[in-house]
Amino acid sequence: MMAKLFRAVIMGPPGSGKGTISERIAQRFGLKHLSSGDFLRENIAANTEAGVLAKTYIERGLMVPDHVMTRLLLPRLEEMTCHSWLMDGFPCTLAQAKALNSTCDLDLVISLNIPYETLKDRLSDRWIHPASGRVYNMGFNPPRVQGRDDLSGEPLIQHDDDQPEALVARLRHYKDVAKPVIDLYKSKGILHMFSGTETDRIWPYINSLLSTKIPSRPETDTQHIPLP
Ligand SMILES: Nc1ncnc2c1ncn2[C@@H]1O[C@H](COP(=O)(O)OP(=O)(O)OP(=O)(O)O)[C@@H](O)[C@H]1O
Ligand SMILES: Nc1nc2c(ncn2[C@@H]2O[C@H](COP(=O)(O)OP(=O)(O)O)[C@@H](O)[C@H]2O)c(=O)[nH]1
Repeated sequence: MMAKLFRAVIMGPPGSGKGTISERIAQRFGLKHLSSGDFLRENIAANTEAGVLAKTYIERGLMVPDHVMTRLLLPRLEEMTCHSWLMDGFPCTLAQAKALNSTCDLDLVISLNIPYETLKDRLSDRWIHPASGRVYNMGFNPPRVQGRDDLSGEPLIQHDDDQPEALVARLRHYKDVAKPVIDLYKSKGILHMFSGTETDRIWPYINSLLSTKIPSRPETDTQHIPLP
């Protein structure tokens, strides 16, 4: 049992390894891995009012407006009064960060800084199981059966906006909206930036940092828990 609740955020451009590293953190330290993308997909699948609205943006490759994101996410975070968590994909704008700030005090923010060429290579090779959000890469973490999700056996897909033509615009957009968020967390003294081209090389540094802040737990307790 953790003595103190721990709240962290992981930021980084598309393909920087947020999902991959979040899973490792969840497994090692027992934080709940909360993902804005998973949460949106759940709402879309459940046909909630916000889910239907969010879908119209996601289908066009657009970000969901801040007020929709905050209305969806903040009440869920407020309910998690007795859980430590790691949030992946939110906040990604200054308005979202300010809204989150009014709900809870973050202990730590991880920001991943990965070169463009690496992002491009990873994303053009990213395969996703749409129903669960599970992510594969044919070189780095391939599925057991090619083209199939490990757990469900269902087909994997690729996103058009993971292809190099769309990536430049996505990365430019990320830089523009993330900069003030990063500056905010820097000014609060909770930002930790990690740079590199391989997740396996960055991971030991993140692991050491978190080990100084939260106790690790046996790996058998692995869990990926979507928001309730
Ligand atoms: N914090 C957010 N604010 C606005 N829209 C969001 C946010 N998080 C997710 N979305 C929307 O949901 C979609 C899916 O999000 P998700 O994080 O799964 O995938 P993604 O865009 O491929 O991100 P990444 O490539 O960084 O993993 C995004 O493309 C965006 O439209
Ligand atoms: N080759 C390679 N692929 C990686 C590495 N780390 C993550 N990936 C893959 O790169 C893609 C993007 O990672 P993901 O965790 O989805 O990043 P996110 O978009 O920031 O959440 C996925 O296909 C991962 O499996 C790495 O160190 N090397």
